[in-house]
Amino acid sequence: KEKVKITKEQQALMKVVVEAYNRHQIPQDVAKKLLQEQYSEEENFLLLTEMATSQVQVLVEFTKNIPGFLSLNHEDQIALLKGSAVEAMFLRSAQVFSRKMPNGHTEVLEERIRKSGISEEFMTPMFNFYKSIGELHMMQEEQALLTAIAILTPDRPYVKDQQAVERLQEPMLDVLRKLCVLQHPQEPQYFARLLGRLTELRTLNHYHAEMLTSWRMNDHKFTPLLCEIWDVE
Ligand SMILES: Cc1ccccc1NC(=O)[C@H](C1CCCCC1)n1c(-c2ccc(Cl)cc2)nc2cc(F)c(F)cc21
Repeated sequence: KEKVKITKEQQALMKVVVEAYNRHQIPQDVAKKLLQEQYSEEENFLLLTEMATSQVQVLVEFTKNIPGFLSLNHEDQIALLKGSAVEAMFLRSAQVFSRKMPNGHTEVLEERIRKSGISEEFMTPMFNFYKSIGELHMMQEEQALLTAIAILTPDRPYVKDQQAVERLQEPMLDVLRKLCVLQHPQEPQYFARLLGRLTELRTLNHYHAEMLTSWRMNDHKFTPLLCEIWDVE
């Protein structure tokens, strides 16, 4: 049984990514807000657009700290950000949802989200994803690396130099694979399950524009940044 060992360079790479991930987190805690009181569908939509707008801003900051990202072709940098922003938002939402909370809080949070204004048809795929992320009990190193791996997906639309992106994504995949073997020795499939979540994330990507335009309210207003990143308006 080969002894899996994380090299010095891999330790350094992980440290950079995890520190950037922790540094660039959403300031106010939306879960706390949602648990404190019930908002109207309009207020929830506004809250979502504010959260998502600040999420894109922190995503850009996080991505700039991924070693090698700024040396990519500039159009490709934009294509990777545009292609991963929605996934990063759902991944972040899933991590917020699956945080350990006092008894009954997760149920209240789920109820508030169910009533927030999103149309019924999207609830099942969205909560299935949140629960499948929760079952993994991911460590923050795994969360940070998985987010970086999602951003560095070579086959996003309009990416020209896919090889250059692969060369950045591969070292992240290598260190994540080793981390999974070391942290979950009794679960050899854990790494594969983590990557499977990225596939599930892409399906949510597919729904997101409709989730927003079908929000139970009229006259959906988006910030200019969201119009850029989301396929709306
Ligand atoms: C948590 C976060 C961080 C950064 C960026 C965005 C968000 N996300 C949000 O603010 C929205 C709120 C927004 C207010 C209404 C209820 C859902 N949100 C969504 C969501 C639902 C549908 C879509 Cl289309 C997108 C997101 N899933 C959530 C799960 C949670 F556990 C949570 F606490 C908030 C969650």
